[in-house]
Amino acid sequence: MQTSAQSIMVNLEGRLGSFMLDVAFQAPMRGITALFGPSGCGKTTILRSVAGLRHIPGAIAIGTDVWQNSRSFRPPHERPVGYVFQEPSLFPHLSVRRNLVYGRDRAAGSSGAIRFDDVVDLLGLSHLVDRDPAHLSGGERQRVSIGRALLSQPRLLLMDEPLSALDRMAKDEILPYFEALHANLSIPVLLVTHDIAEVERLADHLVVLKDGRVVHASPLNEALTDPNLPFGRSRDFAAVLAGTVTRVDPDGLAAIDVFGTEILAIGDGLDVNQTVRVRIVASDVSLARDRATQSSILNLVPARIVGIDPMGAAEANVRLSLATDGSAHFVARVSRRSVASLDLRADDRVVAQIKSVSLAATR
Ligand SMILES: Nc1ncnc2c1ncn2[C@@H]1O[C@H](COP(=O)(O)OP(=O)(O)OP(=O)(O)O)[C@@H](O)[C@H]1O
Repeated sequence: MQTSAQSIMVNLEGRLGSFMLDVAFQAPMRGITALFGPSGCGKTTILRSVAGLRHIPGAIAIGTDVWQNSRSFRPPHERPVGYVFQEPSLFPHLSVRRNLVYGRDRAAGSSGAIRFDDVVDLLGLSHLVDRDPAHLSGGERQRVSIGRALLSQPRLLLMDEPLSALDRMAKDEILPYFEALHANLSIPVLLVTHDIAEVERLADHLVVLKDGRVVHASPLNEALTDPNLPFGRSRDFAAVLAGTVTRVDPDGLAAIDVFGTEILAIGDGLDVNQTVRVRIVASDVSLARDRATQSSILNLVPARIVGIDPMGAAEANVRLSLATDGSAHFVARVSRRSVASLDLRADDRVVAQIKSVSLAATR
């Protein structure tokens, strides 16, 4: 696997006790790449190897910067990574401010492109800086850990299930901060998770792992709608597409450009030109041969059938593409009887009637 200025390259093959890790993937130098898979598939081992905390034979490069290959191995302290663990690890005897600054001091001599005030602002920490970590909620502690990792001026942020120790409410509270980081910082992130909701909300790129191997690696939309992966089989399966707000109308609806198609959604709090994630639940999409002239459904979208996958005896996933180049996939979950009665086939042009869309995340 070649190194490239535009990607993070990981190519590892080795044993850890009885566990065999054999992975090769590239991740973009921007945005969040989720390492996704069941417990024990090797996600943490990959993250620790990237940080240099484990030495599995193989190669790791961040852009053209080689951190490890068959001839060299950079020790952990020479790898500029910020590491955020499942459980926030703050110094209990230091205030939040000093915990944050600890990261900055360790990065002394670096260019300091990530500023203290910006991190405090982005993570909503200004009212907490003089507190002791003992007087923070779990979500607040995790925000401070992220701030400290960022102020160490990393080239890469490694996050190992940073939300898994939080309850649902704390997760919901912290997710917007992740989204703000995503929008405002250009540091690439490798995020370990086994929560598909986190993947939908945060990831740009997905590396799916199983038993120490890479099963799939691609941009998020492609991975979620790949019929060879299990995502599409879940009852509440949703595709996620990136879009840009083009208009917010006085009646509260926003127009979103998704690969050249206009999708309307509730526009609360949206601004023109903002990038959004449009989440389309498969069971909210029905199909018609022609555009209905009278319908309460706002999004009647021309699409092309890419493939039809039976889902049990009664249903099918009809994979659809919005874009003329065949990309931008989403799925309609319909009955097999409807597939037969409309005589739906791959390559057919149809009208997708999208009953509702939600904006999974804004950035
Ligand atoms: N030091 C070690 N010695 C031997 N085996 C190990 C060691 N560390 C991890 N393993 C094994 O390697 C495999 C992968 O572990 P890893 O922690 O990378 O999985 P994971 O996908 O991150 O799992 P989880 O989601 O539960 O954290 C597991 O079978 C684990 O038991």
